[in-house]
Amino acid sequence: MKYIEFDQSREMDIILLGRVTIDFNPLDYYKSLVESETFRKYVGGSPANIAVGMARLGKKCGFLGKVSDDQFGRFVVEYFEKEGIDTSRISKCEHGEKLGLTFTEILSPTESSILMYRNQAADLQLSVADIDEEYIKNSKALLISGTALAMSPSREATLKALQFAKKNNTKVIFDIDYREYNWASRDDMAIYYSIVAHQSDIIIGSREEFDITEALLDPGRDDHTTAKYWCDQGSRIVVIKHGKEGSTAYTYDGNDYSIKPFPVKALKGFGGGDGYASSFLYGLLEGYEIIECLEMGSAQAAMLIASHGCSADMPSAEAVKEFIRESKEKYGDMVARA
Ligand SMILES: Nc1ncnc2c1ncn2[C@@H]1O[C@H](COP(=O)(O)OP(=O)(O)OP(=O)(O)O)[C@@H](O)[C@H]1O
Ligand SMILES: O=C(O)C[C@@H](O)[C@H](O)C(=O)CO
Repeated sequence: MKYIEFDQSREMDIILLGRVTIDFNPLDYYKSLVESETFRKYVGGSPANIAVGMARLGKKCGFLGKVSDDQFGRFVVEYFEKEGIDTSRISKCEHGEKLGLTFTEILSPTESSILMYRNQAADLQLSVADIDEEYIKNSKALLISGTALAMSPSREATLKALQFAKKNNTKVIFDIDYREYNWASRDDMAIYYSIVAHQSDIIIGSREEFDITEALLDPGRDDHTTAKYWCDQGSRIVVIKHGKEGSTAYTYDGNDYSIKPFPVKALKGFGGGDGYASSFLYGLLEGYEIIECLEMGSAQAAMLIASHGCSADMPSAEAVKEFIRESKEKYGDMVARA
C-alpha cells in the first residue's frame, strides 16, 4: 500500500529547507571536548546532511538556505555542487552573519553531545524574498527542518515555503529536528512546530520532539494518541523514533509498522536521525512499501552511527541494501512483527 502519491512529472525530487552549518568532529575522540585537539571539518546541519544523503541515494535534491559570504560559505556550496545538489536557491548573507559551527563531543560509542555556535547564524537569515513559488512547484516534496522556525526572518520564509507547497501539491515533510539554540521559549516551539505539523503530509520526530510540539495541545500523549491526532489533522504518515529502541511509522489508515535498530559497532551517538530520514524518504519516493522504507531508514541510521562523519559518510543505495543483506544473514530480520 502506497501512503503518499508524489507528482512524478516534477523534475526535482525534494527541496530541503533550513540549517546548513559546519560540523567539527574530533579525530581524537572518546575524550571530552576540553581535551580534544584535532577535528575534521564536514558540511553539517540536519537538512544539509539529509540533502547529501538523498543525493547519494540518487535523488535530485535542491537546497533552500543561506550561507556566510566567506570561505566556509564557499565550502558548503562547492561541496553541494560536487554532490549534485542544486544550489541555485542558496544565497549569501549580506550583513556579515556567519555559518553556525557545531563541535561534537564523542565521549564513548553511546555518549555524545553537540556544542553549537549559533549567534547570528547564517541559516536563520533566510527571508521571504528567498522563497519563490516556481521552485517549490517543480519539486515532488519539501522537507522543513524545525530549527528554521526558531527565529525571524527564517520563520516567515519557512511559512511562506509551506504555503506554496500546500498550494501546489508539493508534499510537506516536517522533520521536527529540535535543537534548543535560538528559540526564545518552549511556547514558541510549541506554537510554530504545531503550525507546520498541522499542514504536513509526513511528520518525523522523537517522542521528546512530539511532546514539545504538543505542549499547548494535550501534553503527555502516548505514541498511538499522537499519531492518531496528527493523522486526523491530515498527515498520511507519522514516524516516531525511539533511538536504540527502534521506531514506528503510523499511517492514516490506522496501521503501524515498526523496525528495530540494526546491530552495529557504534562510533558515535549522533547522525542516525539524518541517515534514517534520507533512506526512509528515498524509499517513499521510489514507491517502496512502508516497511521497506523503515528497513532502509534503520539500516542507514546504523551505518551513520558507525561512521565518523554525517554528510561525508552517507552511503549509496546499493551500500544500504548490501548492509541489510549482510545484517539479515548475521542477525535475522529487524522488522518488529506484531
Ligand atoms: N546505537 C544504535 N545502533 C543502531 N542504530 C541506532 C543506534 N542509535 C540510534 N539508531 C538508529 O538511529 C535512528 C535515529 O536515532 P534517534 O531516534 O536518536 O533520532 P534523532 O534524535 O533524530 O538522531 P540524531 O542524533 O541523529 O539527531 C533510530 O531510530 C535508530 O534506527
Ligand atoms: O544538526 C546539526 O546541526 C549538527 C549535525 O550536523 C550533527 O552532526 C548532528 O547532530 C547530526 O544529527
